[in-house]
Amino acid sequence: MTQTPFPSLSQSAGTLPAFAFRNGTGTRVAAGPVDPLARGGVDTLDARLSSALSGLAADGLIGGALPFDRGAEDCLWRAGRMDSSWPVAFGAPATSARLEPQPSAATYAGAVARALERLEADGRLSKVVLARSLQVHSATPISANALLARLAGDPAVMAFLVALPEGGETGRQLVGASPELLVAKEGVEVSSHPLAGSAARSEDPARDRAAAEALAGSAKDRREHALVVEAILDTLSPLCDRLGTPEGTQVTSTGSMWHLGTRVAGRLRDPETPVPLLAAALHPTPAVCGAPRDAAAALIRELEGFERGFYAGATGWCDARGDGAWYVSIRCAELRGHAARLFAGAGIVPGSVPEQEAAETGAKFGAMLRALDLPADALFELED
Ligand SMILES: C=C(O[C@@H]1C=C(C(=O)O)C=C[C@H]1O)C(=O)O
Repeated sequence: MTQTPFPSLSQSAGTLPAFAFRNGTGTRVAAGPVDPLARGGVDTLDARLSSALSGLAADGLIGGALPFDRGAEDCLWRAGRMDSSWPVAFGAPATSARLEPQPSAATYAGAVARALERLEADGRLSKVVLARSLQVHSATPISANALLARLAGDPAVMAFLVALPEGGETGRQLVGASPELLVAKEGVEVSSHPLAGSAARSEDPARDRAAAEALAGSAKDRREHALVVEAILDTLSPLCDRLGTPEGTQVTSTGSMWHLGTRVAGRLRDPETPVPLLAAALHPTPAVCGAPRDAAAALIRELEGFERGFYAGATGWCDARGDGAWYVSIRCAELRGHAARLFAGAGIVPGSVPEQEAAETGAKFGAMLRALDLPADALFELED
């Protein structure tokens, strides 16, 4: 197995931990002796995880990130102990930042139009998720701690940081605030909270409510959403003796977006299955890839024009019992010194409108831009 060097943690931005996660259930930060797991793709995850779990202390934790591409190497850390102190924000995470969309909204809309032609021509392909990125160049090094502290201000998200390999002098980190639970396990109980179908929120209460109502009534968004729920039920049902969607599909929100969401809950037949293996079985869902998976992934490679890396992968943790939670790595950025690369995607189904999908990706950058101390509409002004 090829081993890629991991960053030396003291070198990568001084005080940053190997991983940090905060959601409504608590804060989990890598502490004590921390070492990397051997890296590999999902097909070797079971073996690598078993050996790491066998030596894990009762209060230890395994945490990290799986990339979008199932065959690419993941980045997992084993921490001897878990800390629950969270960074306090001092000052702005970035200063005098310059934004550079890659690609522009217009080029992205062109790719969406091509995807729609393919969806029409190939009756087997029902959904593809296309993403774009936004480079942020800051005059000063971007403070991952300050960014993380701000992202955690939204109670609807799981704020995360994972130290990534190959960071060189400055280190490289995946930092974000995901609203989407891929899978959580506690003993025999398993749950997921897929999202798909989106609308930007508004500061004007009447417009905000109208956007939520339009989303709830949108047949296109409901179709797009149902594909994700079906894929999750199909993957989990052979592993469960009870599985359902007790509350049906609801409109849920973050500080900047409305989404359609469906909570999935079940009882595992084998409670010993460690949660990262459940995440690997589900990933990537049609929320970030499409349906069917392989055809959608091929179209993404053809039309998107950049490497997703750890964006649209999964990030989370697992304790010595194999319990934990993994989220879809969206609403995130890869940080490298003075630069942040933000990512945002949108699900394309027949009926999608290219310009509206481009605007949706713009809105999805909002939470990260605001946390970076940039106005959330900075991109819209640039692309108008
Ligand atoms: C792909 C992203 O988000 C996903 C796509 C959504 C959609 O197309 O409506 C909604 C939530 C996420 O599952 C992203 O934020 O980058």
